[in-house]
Amino acid sequence: MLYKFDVMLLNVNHLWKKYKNFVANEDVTLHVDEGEIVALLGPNGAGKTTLVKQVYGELYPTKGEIEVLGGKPWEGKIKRKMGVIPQECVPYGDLTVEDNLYYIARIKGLDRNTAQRNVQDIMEKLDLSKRKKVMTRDLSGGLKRRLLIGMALVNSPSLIILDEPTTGLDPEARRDVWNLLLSLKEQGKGMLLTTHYLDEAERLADRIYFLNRKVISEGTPSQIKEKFSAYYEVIDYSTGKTYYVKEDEIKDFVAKLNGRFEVRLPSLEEIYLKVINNDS
Ligand SMILES: Nc1ncnc2c1ncn2[C@@H]1O[C@H](COP(=O)(O)OP(=O)(O)OP(=O)(O)O)[C@@H](O)[C@H]1O
Repeated sequence: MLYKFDVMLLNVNHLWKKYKNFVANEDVTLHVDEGEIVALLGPNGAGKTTLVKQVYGELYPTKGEIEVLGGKPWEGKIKRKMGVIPQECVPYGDLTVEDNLYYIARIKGLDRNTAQRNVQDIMEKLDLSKRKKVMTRDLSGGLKRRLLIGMALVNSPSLIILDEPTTGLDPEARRDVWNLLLSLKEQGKGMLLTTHYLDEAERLADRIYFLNRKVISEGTPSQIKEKFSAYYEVIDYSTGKTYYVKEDEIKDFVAKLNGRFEVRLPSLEEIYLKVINNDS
């Protein structure tokens, strides 16, 4: 990994979050290092947003520990060091691009000069300078997301948390956001992002945590692929059922089937759905 400096930015240890009696996060342990993109991958309702909200201090854990940038997420000085893009967040439409960035910089506690300097710098880096006087409501969806990323970056955070950064974007805008996040990683930023897109996790993440209330599996995209490639998909045409069978059990398994069947290696997506469904 090119820019991995082995500095731990985030450490989540045996975290539990309950909403009354409902367990949304069960004993979750994970970490994010400097220069690393970590994806929390899971279906709707898996507890991804709940988890990241605790990481950026919007929710308190029921049990367990979170250490972020050397402190606790709810401390003001720590919050100011993080960059956060919450789910479904949009920039303020009645302000220009530049003003959105400036006001958020001031809210994050930057003095006037530093705020102005950072805003110019971010607009330059994110290729927003030529649109700085454009009213935000007139931007395309992709550019609004780009601006949101800028707003999360304006305080020069070392850890960025993105809750579903590309949901609702068209393929081109999605690719733009991916490239932007990869360039931030090259600058040494650490990122924790949630997604239910497998291709997004595969494309961006150094490590993936499959989450469905608890962590089901963790590893680099290739480790996860390797781990699951031991399974074959067996489609029994006489019953219409699909089975996932380990490589060394295939021979015995198909010997018991009557009639037509097909054996093939499933895609990562199929494996993912299988693992998620088995767990729930
Ligand atoms: N404030 C709340 N009170 C009670 N239950 C909640 C609350 N917030 C979330 N939940 C429940 O906790 C579970 C996890 O929700 P969460 O939003 O964290 O999942 P998610 O993985 O982010 O889902 P999505 O991909 O749809 O955003 C869901 O079943 C949700 O209904």
